[in-house]
Amino acid sequence: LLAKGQDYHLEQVSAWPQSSLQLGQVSGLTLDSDSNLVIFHRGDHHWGADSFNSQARYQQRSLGTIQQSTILVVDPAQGNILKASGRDMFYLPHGITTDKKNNYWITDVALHQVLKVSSDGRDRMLLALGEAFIPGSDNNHFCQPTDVAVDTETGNIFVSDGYCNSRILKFSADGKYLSEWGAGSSDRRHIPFRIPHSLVFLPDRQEICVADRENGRIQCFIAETGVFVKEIKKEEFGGEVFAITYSPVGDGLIFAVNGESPYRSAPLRGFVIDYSTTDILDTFNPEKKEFKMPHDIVETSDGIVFVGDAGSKSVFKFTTEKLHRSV
Ligand SMILES: O=C(N[C@@H](O)C(=O)O)c1ccccc1
Repeated sequence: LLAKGQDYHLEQVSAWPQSSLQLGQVSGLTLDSDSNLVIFHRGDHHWGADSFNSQARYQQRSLGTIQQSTILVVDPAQGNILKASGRDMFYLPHGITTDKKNNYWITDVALHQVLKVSSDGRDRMLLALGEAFIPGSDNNHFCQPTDVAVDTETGNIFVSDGYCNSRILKFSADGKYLSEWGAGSSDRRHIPFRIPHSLVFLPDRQEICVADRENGRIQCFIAETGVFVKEIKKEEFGGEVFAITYSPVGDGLIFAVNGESPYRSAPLRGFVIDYSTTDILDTFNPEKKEFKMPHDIVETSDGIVFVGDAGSKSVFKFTTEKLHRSV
């Protein structure tokens, strides 16, 4: 367990992956029930300035679906591909999460949908929320939804919606709309979300935390009620928080990555934050290649951290082990 104030130090495992994964823009990472790393990427599709019109309608349907395998199950140790699926299904992948039955919960910002897909390699569509290509803000539409978190106690799912909405919605495991909420509803939390971009469920606290990207802050809520619990906002973030994940180790650790802000020049890096004290215990970044657009982050049960980068089309691996450098 982490003693109070004990320092935490992550270093890149620069020899990972052993061979190139031929990735497109990496948008999402998750872990499967075998603790393998699952990478969700965009193959030869790109989210650029002209991908959407001013009504948030996807402009590149003529490109068709991505023909590469967008879902890669990869061995965390060496980085070789164990399973590849997700071909001919998506337009602009964004978030990916697994539930207790090892199904994939996926968001596609071009489809404006949340899709539940089987992980048996057959890519069976088990549930679709939202209307394909039709953005909206009622109970049956999303606008560029960004991520899904699964409440492992109740099976309920939470959706961060999205680039062109400012809310978190809660659904039952079979897709029934239950509730939604915006940013915390009292005093300084009146500021609405500005791109709720990444979600994580805290199993030991039954809370949902969101990376409120353009507000450069993390906010946490009671999963059951949506009642605001706390906010973590640090100068060191530099104004943008892109993704978060959580480990129940000790009093709980939040791992986060920040992003380029047009207004502030803060170095792109990862953060290890003590959930209780909100102290930053460590920051980390790759040794040789720099982060370009760190876009998602996961932590394995043995303390390995992976960061998916949509800008450099790569995944970086970090470990707390003192690497035994070859002398
Ligand atoms: O944020 C953007 N993209 C990333 O988050 C992503 O690629 O998911 C973006 C926004 C406007 C135009 C082009 C890209």
